[in-house]
Amino acid sequence: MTDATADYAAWIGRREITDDELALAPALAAAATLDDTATRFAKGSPLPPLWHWFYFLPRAAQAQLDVDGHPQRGGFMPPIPYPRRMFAGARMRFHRPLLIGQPARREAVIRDVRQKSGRSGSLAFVSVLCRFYQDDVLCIEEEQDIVYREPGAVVARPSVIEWPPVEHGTWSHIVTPDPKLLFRFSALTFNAHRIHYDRPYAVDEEGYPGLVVHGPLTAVLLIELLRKNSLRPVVSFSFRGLAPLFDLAPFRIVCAGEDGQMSLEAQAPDGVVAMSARAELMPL
Ligand SMILES: C/C(=C\C(=O)SCCNC(=O)CCNC(=O)[C@H](O)C(C)(C)COP(=O)(O)OP(=O)(O)OC[C@H]1O[C@@H](n2cnc3c(N)ncnc32)[C@H](O)[C@@H]1OP(=O)(O)O)C(=O)O
Repeated sequence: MTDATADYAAWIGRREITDDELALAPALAAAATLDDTATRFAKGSPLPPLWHWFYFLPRAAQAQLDVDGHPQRGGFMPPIPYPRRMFAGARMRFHRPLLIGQPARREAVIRDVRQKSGRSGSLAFVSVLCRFYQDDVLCIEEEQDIVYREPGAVVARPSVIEWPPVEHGTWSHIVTPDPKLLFRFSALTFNAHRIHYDRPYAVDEEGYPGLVVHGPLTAVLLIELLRKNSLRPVVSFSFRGLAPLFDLAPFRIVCAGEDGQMSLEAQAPDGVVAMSARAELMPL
């Protein structure tokens, strides 16, 4: 296995600062996309957890986009040669909610670039630490894992099973990841990655059986399930994408736990756990 990360030590510590005004419009668009018709968002309202992903959007010019739709590597992200980019997971702590209608800052730094060998082939993980500030106060700390993969085997279309009934006390919801939802999420996050909206590209170039559900969308849906069922603020949240989800069939999200320690999952149509997550709620 050649080490695709060997030459990227110089990228570790590379920083990117993005300022944003946290306008009301993206929060209203996110609420519409997530079918939240109950919350009345206004200037000064706290942003729900993970909704900071709808701000601080990428600003690469069109001419700087690569064939996959992401900004060309070699700027902030290292020029890893593996072509298949995926969002692998993240860990975060929420110290204080960001408020709509007020300026805020995102400071991102490349923490690590690491080569691994997985069942799917060679993998290069880039971890990016993001800190979010408002009024110079640290509000959110987040570490994201972005993975780059070699071209591998074509991914088979998942079979569809009947999920077992959820246990008493478990919150659950069936999600239909149709192209309308995927398109709106790509638009909310200004993410031009073609695997999420360009079916011929996703299938013929990247070997997926359909459009790929954004990892951040699945994570947002998981934490929204929690927000709809509990008034307790989330203190920390972590998730790992274990298998891709596609727009080919509904998937199920579930959340259960006690004493404020919650376990969450996205279950693929074939029953495989596609995303596993944990959340810690503020003590009562
Ligand atoms: C936005 C956006 C892009 C997207 O949203 S893409 C769609 C969302 N993401 C996914 O669907 C990813 C789903 N996960 C996978 O497909 C596989 O887990 C993955 C990442 C291809 C790895 O599978 P493998 O079977 O090849 O890996 P192994 O299980 O054998 O593990 C090998 C080592 O890698 C570590 N590892 C595996 N998965 C993760 C993960 N999610 N996060 C962090 N680390 C991971 C694993 O621990 C092994 O490490 P060792 O140290 O034990 O060797 C956009 O582009 O912006």
